[in-house]
Amino acid sequence: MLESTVAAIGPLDESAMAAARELHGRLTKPAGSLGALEPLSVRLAGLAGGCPPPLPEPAAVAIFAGDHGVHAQGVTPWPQEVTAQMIGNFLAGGAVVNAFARQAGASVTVVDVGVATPLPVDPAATAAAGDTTALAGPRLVAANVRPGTRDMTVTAALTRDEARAAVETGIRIAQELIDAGAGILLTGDMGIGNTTPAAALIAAFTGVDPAQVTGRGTGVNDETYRRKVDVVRAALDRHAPDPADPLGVLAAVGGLEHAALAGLILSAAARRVPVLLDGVIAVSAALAAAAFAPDAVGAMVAGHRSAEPGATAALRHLGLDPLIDLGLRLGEGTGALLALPVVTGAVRVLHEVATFDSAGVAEK
Ligand SMILES: O=C(O)c1ccc[n+]([C@@H]2O[C@H](COP(=O)([O-])O)[C@@H](O)[C@H]2O)c1
Ligand SMILES: Cc1cc2nc[nH]c2cc1C
Repeated sequence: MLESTVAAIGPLDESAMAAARELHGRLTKPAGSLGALEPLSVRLAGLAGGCPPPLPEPAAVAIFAGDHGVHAQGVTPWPQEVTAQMIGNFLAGGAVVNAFARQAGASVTVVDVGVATPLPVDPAATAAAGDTTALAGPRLVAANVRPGTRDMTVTAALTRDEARAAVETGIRIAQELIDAGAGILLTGDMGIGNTTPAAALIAAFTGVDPAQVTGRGTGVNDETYRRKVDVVRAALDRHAPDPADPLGVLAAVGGLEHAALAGLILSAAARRVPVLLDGVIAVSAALAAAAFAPDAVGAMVAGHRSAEPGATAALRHLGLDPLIDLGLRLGEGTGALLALPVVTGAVRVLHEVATFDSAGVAEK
């Protein structure tokens, strides 16, 4: 499934992009006046293979949740149980992501891809694979590959088979959401400790030093921060992951939610549906997706610039400019949801704005 998904990813359609550029030149606005929205809409035309591209509706957020063996190294002050507890909160509609999803009209799908502690939810709330109500959310998909990763400072976080299973879970979730009609996918994540593997992935794929890409996550103190940098460096020294082998990198220093997000991104790119990236966990997964298939970057839209320094290093490596920069560092998909109206606006212009000719407005 991974290989066929990667093989289906191709370049942007140049003639659709030329048509979008030409249309922009005829719309009733000074050329270039919509700034970053113009190249974004051109790229979405190239992704769709036509101009105008479809409006990115309906929107679907997929929140992948997992736990981390490296939690044992004291890289975060939060207990691991918070991952499972927040799943309960997502399903009850009480998290920030739910508030923003209601505002944006987006569905919420929560995927347990590797939570370590028992979920505080009724198993009857668990949707079966292939559920046709994928866009009705919030719903839970049970797809636990293993109860958290292993401690990457001691051994590889995952076997290659486990990493593949998580990637393929992400591929399957994207397929389900797109088959149910989603016009854009938004990345979400939940996992206490997951900014540590995100930093390790970013260092591995970009070659930037761990001290430059490791951040304070949920807000760790100076002592924990120093330990976190040492932990990331120790894991990279131990495994020396090869950035040309993305499955190997994900297995050595990744997380189950990072791997699943890489799969979601690859699957969206293969189906030529845009994927709106959230914060540092999403962009670390995007680096893995780009290592599997460089053309996958064509489907990625960077929703926001996370406060985590690794996010900026990853976005630079991907050549993506974030749409908004508000100092957010929550995850869950919250930054992507806030950016969604910008993406919709960029496309709506190509559908609805009059041309100089049709509106009888004089050109310069
Ligand atoms: O999205 C981000 O950029 C982001 C930045 C900092 C923290 N987070 C969230 O906080 C959790 C991980 O933080 P930590 O300090 O436990 O590694 C995890 O649930 C993430 O979704 C997310
Ligand atoms: C409360 C809480 C909510 C979160 N949402 C995403 N990561 C989180 C981490 C914590 C600790």
